Amino acid sequence: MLDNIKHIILVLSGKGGVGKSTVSTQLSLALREGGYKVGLLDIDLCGPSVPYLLQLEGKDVHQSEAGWIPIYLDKEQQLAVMSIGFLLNNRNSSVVWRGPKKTSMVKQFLTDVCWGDLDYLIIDTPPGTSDEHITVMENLKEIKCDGAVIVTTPQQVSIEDVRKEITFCKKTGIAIIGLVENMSGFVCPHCSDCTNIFSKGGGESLAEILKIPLLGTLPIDPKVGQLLGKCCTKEYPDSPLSKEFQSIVNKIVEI
Ligand SMILES: Nc1ncnc2c1ncn2[C@@H]1O[C@H](COP(=O)(O)OP(=O)(O)OP(=O)(O)O)[C@@H](O)[C@H]1O
Repeated sequence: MLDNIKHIILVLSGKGGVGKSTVSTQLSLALREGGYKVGLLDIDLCGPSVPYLLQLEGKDVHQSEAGWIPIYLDKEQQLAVMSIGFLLNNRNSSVVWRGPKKTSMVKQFLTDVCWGDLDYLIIDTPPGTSDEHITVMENLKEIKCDGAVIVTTPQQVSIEDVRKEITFCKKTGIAIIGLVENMSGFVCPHCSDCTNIFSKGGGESLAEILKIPLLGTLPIDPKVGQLLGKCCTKEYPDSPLSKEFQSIVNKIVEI
């Protein structure tokens, strides 16, 4: 039930732990702050962290005759969330969802959720490009998808990692919206100065080499781990992270 969704955006990464779910949730929250009606679909089978990041752990997903009813973050129902984590928690076992069962579950997530009218659906995907993920992503090309945002970090700003993602997108017919380099410097909690702990400019040169847009570079900010359901651009509008994040959101909205 993706018929009444204006824009569908995938969030991808070559590896886990680079901030893909953080970018997915913050993008969803920032779009909601911008007045859009948003859905966030978490199909990260390896570690669905969206329920935790939005403080929705333990919520029960209900099934109606029309399909699954997403969990709403707010009473205005501006942000709808569906995560494989809701089901894994309910069943208290990830083992039953291995292999083909997981794949068919993801297929159902793509077709059987009652999203209603949405301006944006953000899909937080599993990290990497393993066979299972390719199967999952191939199903996505059937839907009208705007493209993928690829999240990376300076440590792994290795051309090969992101190149694999790009090849993967091309293979599955998914356009690339651009690259987000996350954790690309440290913002001091006391003076808000940003120190480049790792190499600087990696994301920029990578985007140039691979001929994809660089959407922005997000610094490490200790406040990120405490956001849990709160939107960084609303909570800390003046922080370097929020300013950069807002600029990324603006670029995504413009496409
Ligand atoms: N810019 C940032 N500054 C500080 N901490 C961050 C930043 N981005 C992400 N983190 C933290 O890094 C950790 C990993 O982030 P996240 O869960 O979003 O990564 P992921 O790529 O989705 O990982 P996985 O694929 O394993 O779920 C989290 O604890 C998150 O709070």
